[in-house]
Amino acid sequence: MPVVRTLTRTVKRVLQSPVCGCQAVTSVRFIGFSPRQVTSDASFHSVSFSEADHPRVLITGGLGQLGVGLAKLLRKRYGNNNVILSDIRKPPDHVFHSGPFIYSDILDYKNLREIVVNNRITWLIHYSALLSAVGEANVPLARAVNITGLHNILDIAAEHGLRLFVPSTIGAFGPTSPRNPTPDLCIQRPRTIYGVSKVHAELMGEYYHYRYGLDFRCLRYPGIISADSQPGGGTTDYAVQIFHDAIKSGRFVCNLKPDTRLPMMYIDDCLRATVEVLEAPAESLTMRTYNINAMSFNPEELAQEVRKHLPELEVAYDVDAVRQAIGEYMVYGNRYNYWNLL
Ligand SMILES: NC(=O)C1=CN([C@@H]2O[C@H](COP(=O)(O)OP(=O)(O)OC[C@H]3O[C@@H](n4cnc5c(N)ncnc54)[C@H](O)[C@@H]3O)[C@@H](O)[C@H]2O)C=CC1
Ligand SMILES: CC(=O)[C@H](N)C(=O)O
Repeated sequence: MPVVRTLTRTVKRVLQSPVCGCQAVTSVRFIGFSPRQVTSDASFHSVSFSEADHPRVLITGGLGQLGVGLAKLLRKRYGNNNVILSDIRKPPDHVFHSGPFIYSDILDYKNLREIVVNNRITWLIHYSALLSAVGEANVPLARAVNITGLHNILDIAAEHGLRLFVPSTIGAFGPTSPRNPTPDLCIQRPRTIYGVSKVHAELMGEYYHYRYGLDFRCLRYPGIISADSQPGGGTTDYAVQIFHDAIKSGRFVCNLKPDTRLPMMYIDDCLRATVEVLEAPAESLTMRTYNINAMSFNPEELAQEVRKHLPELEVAYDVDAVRQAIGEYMVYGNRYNYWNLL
């Protein structure tokens, strides 16, 4: 199934969402989705689960940008009570009332084990992390959450025979990684604690797979664009913030240079890819970690696209040196041996 690739379509999809609330900009009937493009609500190919054989899913770090959307999608497929969101933060009302939520700190091994045992968890989706910019601002905490926390997750998953999904990132590449295209298997020498911790996760997951038979699955996500959930402190956050600022104030200050081209993906496509990889038969996986890709653009191009809908948008640049340095290497090229969804 195709991923919605173009910047134009992504901008329309974000601006159409109730949260961005820019309904007047483009009427739905002019969007022109092809029938092959599906939203996260659609029921796509692959396995269908009966009441008896559905997975019991736990999502860690579920209150971030991606977890709530993934829970919604999985609950439609496996039933509301079979998908438990967890985090260390207090959930907003609409999340708390939409399905099971539980407190879980991934640094607390015994608490994690209790949750997995008491809830008969079979699939674990590990979203807790400190992202690239906040990770660089607090390296000890990023090391604890992204590395020590991951060790807890791996041990619990191996001990209880869970299927484990851990996302990696374009931040797992570095200055010596080949570009255009960047293969799934290549040199990875990132220079951020976030990138290093994600390479560590990829390698540890693969090691546990071969050593203990752990069903470890991983996709390297690009920067994710969403309308109704806020990003948690990454380098690609600007591509979400621009929509909110454009609508609220008509003015956006970008913390990356106008020509910083980064790989991005619309959230529905990311979540669909995640479910497809989660549900894929084990024998169809030839590797444990795959790149996924949709489109690449820079701040200037995104601003131009948003201006087609909100012509008054003013964009200024106040470059953040740390984010800019991180962004320089979050790059991979198009269409090369990544998870075959397109
Ligand atoms: N959003 C994106 O653009 C991308 C995300 N990813 C990965 O996807 C996953 C989810 O990303 P987002 O939802 O954007 O992250 P986020 O930063 O929005 O959310 C992370 C969540 O982890 C939680 N957390 C922090 N410390 C914790 C602890 N000790 N125990 C339990 N939870 C804890 C936070 O409270 C937060 O809700 C992350 O692993 C991230 O690295 C990868 C590439 C791109
Ligand atoms: C691409 C990512 O992993 C994340 N959005 C970040 O910018 O840190």
